[in-house]
Amino acid sequence: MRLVDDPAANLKREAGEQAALLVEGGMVVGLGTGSTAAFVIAALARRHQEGLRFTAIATSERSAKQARDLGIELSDFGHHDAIDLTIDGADEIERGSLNLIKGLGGALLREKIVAAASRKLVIIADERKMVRHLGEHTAVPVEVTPFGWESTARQLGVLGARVSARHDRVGTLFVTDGGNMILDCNFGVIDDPAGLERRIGEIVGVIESGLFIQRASLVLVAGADGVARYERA
Ligand SMILES: O=C[C@H](O)[C@H](O)[C@H](O)COP(=O)(O)O
Repeated sequence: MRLVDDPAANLKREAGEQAALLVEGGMVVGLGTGSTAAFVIAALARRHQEGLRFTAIATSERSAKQARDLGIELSDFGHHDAIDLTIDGADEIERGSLNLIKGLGGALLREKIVAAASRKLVIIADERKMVRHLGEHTAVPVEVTPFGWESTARQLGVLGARVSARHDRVGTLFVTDGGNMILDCNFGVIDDPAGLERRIGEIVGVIESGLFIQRASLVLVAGADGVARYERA
């Protein structure tokens, strides 16, 4: 997305730049995906140019390319057991619990693998992403294997979702970095996100859902009055 098209770009930049200050020399850093995470990568590249040395693991080919082009050294799980700090965006953040919906950019599987391996997950967003209950505005993206996806979609429907297969801009089925598909599952307001994550995960053909339950350690939300911090108890 071009910056001029994004009315929240300045807020995203502010949150991203604050989060980038949390990175310390020698850390293994998880790089998120999306328009907000892109500001973190840009800010980290500037810190790298100023002499900060760290290693990064990216959550998508897109973020890996941005980081590589800006001179950030990339690594992988073959070389590191754990990640010290991951900074990523989100599509919805539930007030209080800090549970998340992620994956509108299609990177949810790698993002969840990286989040699960991270000692600390910092989520950055503009204030429009904060909701009282997950599902208020956003469908839950679910990554599924292409084989038999119609059957997997029907099972997701049985859980109560209106399911639509994601397409890209030219109208062909969206393909993730892992070669899978995304089914966007609209459940409306979600009363029990942890239970729903579990039930979705039990369906054969599902690889991962974009529900991130009890994973965020810290959320930085940029609004008109500055950047607010929310820490998970
Ligand atoms: O798959 C994409 C990711 O989960 C993004 O972090 C999420 O969609 C937020 O993206 P953006 O910062 O562009 O709103």
